[in-house]
Amino acid sequence: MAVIRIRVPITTLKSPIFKPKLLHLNKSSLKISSNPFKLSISSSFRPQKPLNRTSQSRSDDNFPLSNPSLDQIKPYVQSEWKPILKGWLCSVISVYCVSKIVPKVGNFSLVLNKMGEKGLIMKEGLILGGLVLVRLVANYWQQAFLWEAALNSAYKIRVYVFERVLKRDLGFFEGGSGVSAGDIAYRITSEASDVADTVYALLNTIVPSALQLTAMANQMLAVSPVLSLISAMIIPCISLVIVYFGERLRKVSRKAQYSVARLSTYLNEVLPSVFFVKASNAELCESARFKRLAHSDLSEHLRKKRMKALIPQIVQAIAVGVLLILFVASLLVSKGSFDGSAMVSFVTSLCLLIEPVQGVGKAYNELKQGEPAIERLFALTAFTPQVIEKPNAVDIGSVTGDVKFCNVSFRYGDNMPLVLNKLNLHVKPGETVALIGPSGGGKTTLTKLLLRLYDPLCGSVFIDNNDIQSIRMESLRGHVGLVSQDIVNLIRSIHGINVSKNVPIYPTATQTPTAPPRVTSFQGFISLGHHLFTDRGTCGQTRRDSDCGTRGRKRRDNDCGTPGRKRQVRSTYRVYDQILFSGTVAENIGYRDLLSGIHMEKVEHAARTANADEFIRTLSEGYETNIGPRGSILSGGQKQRLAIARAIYQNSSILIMDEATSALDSKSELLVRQAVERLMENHTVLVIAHRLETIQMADRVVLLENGKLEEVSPTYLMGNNNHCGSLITSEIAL
Ligand SMILES: Nc1ncnc2c1ncn2[C@@H]1O[C@H](COP(=O)(O)OP(=O)(O)OP(=O)(O)O)[C@@H](O)[C@H]1O
Repeated sequence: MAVIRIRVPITTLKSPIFKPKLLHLNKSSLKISSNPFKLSISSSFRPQKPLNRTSQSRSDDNFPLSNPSLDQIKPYVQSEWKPILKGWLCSVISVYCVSKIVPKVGNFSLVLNKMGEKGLIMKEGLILGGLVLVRLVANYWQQAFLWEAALNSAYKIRVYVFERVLKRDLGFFEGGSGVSAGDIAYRITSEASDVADTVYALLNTIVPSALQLTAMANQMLAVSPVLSLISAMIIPCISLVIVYFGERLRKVSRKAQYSVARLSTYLNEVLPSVFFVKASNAELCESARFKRLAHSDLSEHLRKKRMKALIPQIVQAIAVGVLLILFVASLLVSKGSFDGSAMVSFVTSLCLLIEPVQGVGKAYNELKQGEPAIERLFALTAFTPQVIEKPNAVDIGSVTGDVKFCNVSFRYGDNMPLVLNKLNLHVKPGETVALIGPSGGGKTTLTKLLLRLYDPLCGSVFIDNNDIQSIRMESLRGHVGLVSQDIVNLIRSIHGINVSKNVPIYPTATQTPTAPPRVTSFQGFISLGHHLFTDRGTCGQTRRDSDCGTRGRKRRDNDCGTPGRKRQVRSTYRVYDQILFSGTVAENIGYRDLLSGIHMEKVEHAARTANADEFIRTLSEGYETNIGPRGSILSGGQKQRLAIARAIYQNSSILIMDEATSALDSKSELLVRQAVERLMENHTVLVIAHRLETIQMADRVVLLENGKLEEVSPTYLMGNNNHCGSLITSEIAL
């Protein structure tokens, strides 16, 4: 059977600026693969008017008229038509002035010879001075407007790309794409700046350079080699100016670099935490924070570019001034024997001709540098989501916290082994269930399915008897709170690499041959290395029964219905290392309400309940203290209490806790333990447990191994010949 694969990038379709009216496929975009049974059509949606006949046929012949990179940025550049138009108008004025200045400068010496006609000299001098001034001002505004257009385009592209990146599935951030968080950050910061340079260079070349080049070509007919020596005399003067303004430019540039660094730091922080951002429905909020930083970067860069535009104008003004002085001086010295007119005309024309020629060369270089940046940036926005919200998905109001996993199977890729295999689990409202199992056993995966960060291969997850696939994602994640361990640990644990000094409870999971886990370091932070991840295709929607094995088989484990036992030991402590962001204490606790407005009373109440209020009040600015990247100014125990306060503030009916592995001193442990106990009250809790005390705290304990769940008893845990035995040993050893 013939396979027809139609791949349609939605980059431009989703553009915030243009809504496509017509979709175009042209012959060149239709590629027939060497496999006769596979027809692959890769097409770009064209957001603008359809091409006219001529350009379309040229494009069909692979005529390099349309550049795919430029097509992608075109809508954003076109949306800046106002500053572009203003910039080009200024360039017309500038070139008009220059075409008048050059002959006037040449003729001025003749006028000066008529010493008796002071009025004429004055008039010609004023006209010339006026033209020069208008030219300088027009030139400055031309560049300022064009930079404004270029930087605004880059800003819009950045915001669009970032919003699209936040919408990508979790799998993309977990190494499935081969794109690390650092790479994403670099593309959105540095490479978007390259795009701005490219846009500016092109805008500045299309009209201004072309106009000036044409005008100056006419003025260069009379060239005198002798006068070249005189032009060399202005170099020291210009050098002094360049040194002075260069220093100022350096300061402005440094500020601009800092703003890029801030942006990059933010991205490096938020992208690895996207698990938590998604779980907290915080995409909009993060988008707003990003916009603020990106806008500050826009302002700093605009200042820098304006300064860069100003320097050449001042240099030119000095050059003209020095030449005039030289001209007058040589006239006085030679008493009329020197042809000053030729000198001035030559140098002026030369200076003004060099400029556009340089511009064309620079524009070409910028374009060549910018093309890969544009491609890489927009590559981030082209994807087909695997986890799709149904159009008829509903919001659920309050929930009791009844959670069921029914016959759930899951694997990360088509060629990968099942992580969960026909798994059943019923957590009753208010119950605490501890999940234990070997590293890589699938505990974290189970919680990802509950948050719908992935869809199961088959089977279903229910909350209060509602299939979570029929619930709007924002509503679902509003009811499921995540108290996760630190993201660096989380990423490592996903790959079965234990980083903790005290929790080698289970042997590291045997790695699958198709997915060799690897952790690489890139520019100072941990990212996932090349992790072979194959697309699950339509698995989330069209379930493959063959993968689910014996569908009618008797259910194991709890059969989605085993009643929970009464709560056990409460007098134990847990440690939870948390994901915190740069920002104030209040912003971190009220994270879920950052956009709609934080309720300070609720924040303080949550902090008091989590035993955090006391230490917060000792901070320099109390709840308004900035806690630094990842809460760097706080101790481990303070971070944990802050994160527990955040979970209390969120007040979700269902809590997922991923126990962290760091140890605390006994006083901190006591405070954290109390906070966790309060947090667990009246919540359905699914806790990924690494320690015996956590297990003792739970109503029930389930062992997840080889994709299967099995309920275990404390007696089983105390046994010597199983994994849990090593847990006890490990705890006692501590
Ligand atoms: N994004 C991913 N892509 C591919 N494989 C993955 C991904 N995330 C996890 N895995 C694999 O799935 C399996 C289960 O991982 P999971 O993180 O759920 O285990 P875990 O029980 O939580 O481990 P730990 O106790 O170490 O945190 C592991 O073999 C892991 O390598």
